[in-house]
Amino acid sequence: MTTTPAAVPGSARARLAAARLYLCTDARAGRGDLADFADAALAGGVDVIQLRDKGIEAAEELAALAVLAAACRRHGKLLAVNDRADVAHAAGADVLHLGQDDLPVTAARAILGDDVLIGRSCHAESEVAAAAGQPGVDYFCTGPVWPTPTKPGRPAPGLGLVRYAAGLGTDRPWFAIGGIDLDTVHEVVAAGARRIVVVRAITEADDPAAAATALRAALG
Ligand SMILES: Cc1ncc(COP(=O)(O)OP(=O)(O)O)c(N)n1
Ligand SMILES: Cc1nc(C(=O)O)sc1CCOP(=O)(O)O
Ligand SMILES: [Mg+2]
Repeated sequence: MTTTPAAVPGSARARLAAARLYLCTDARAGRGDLADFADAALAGGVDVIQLRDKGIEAAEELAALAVLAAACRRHGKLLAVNDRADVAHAAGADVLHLGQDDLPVTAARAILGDDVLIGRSCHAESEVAAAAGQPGVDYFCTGPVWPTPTKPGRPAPGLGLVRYAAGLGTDRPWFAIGGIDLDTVHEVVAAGARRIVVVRAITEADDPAAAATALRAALG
């Protein structure tokens, strides 16, 4: 059975354990410089950056990941790939994020080995319970907390799922996601989340560094 290796200081798993603020971004085609954006978000306090650009061609995805990888190295932070284990391997990413309909964790582990971290999306208590105990899963996410245009059509389990995850008392890192911004972050913190994932709250901010700093501060 594949198990999840323990974190050693300075390792990607140790950095994940310390992570509080996780950003998903697209490649920002036509919306300014990706490297500048990533540097600002990371300087502001983002711990993990995932490239999530659903329609992107593989060559363009690898090019954007190279830009994000360089920024993450400059700041000592983690680079995540969405959905595709082959792209995560090719990009030398630290993290692969898998949804319920994506590759099974065992299949991704067969491609990536034990050193790449794997995360899992959860939308129901049964999925949270499974992800919290599944070997090979390094972190999970609960959401959407609120309906969000970034993931249209996804029903929102809301703060109840955040409270459920918090009540498990698991050592496995987990993040709340969906509709979280400076106005709502206090509610997920009050529900028991210590870590969050955001998209629009930073990608659409006039000042991504300031937005990241304010979100990080709100996490306490
Ligand atoms: C960190 C993080 N959490 C959740 C998701 C959503 O994953 P999924 O349900 O597979 O949906 P898509 O993002 O693939 O549309 C994520 N990507 N990252
Ligand atoms: C990509 C994604 N996954 C979700 C899940 O619940 O798994 S919610 C979501 C979008 C979050 O975007 P925003 O911060 O802009 O609301
Ligand atoms: Mg997915």
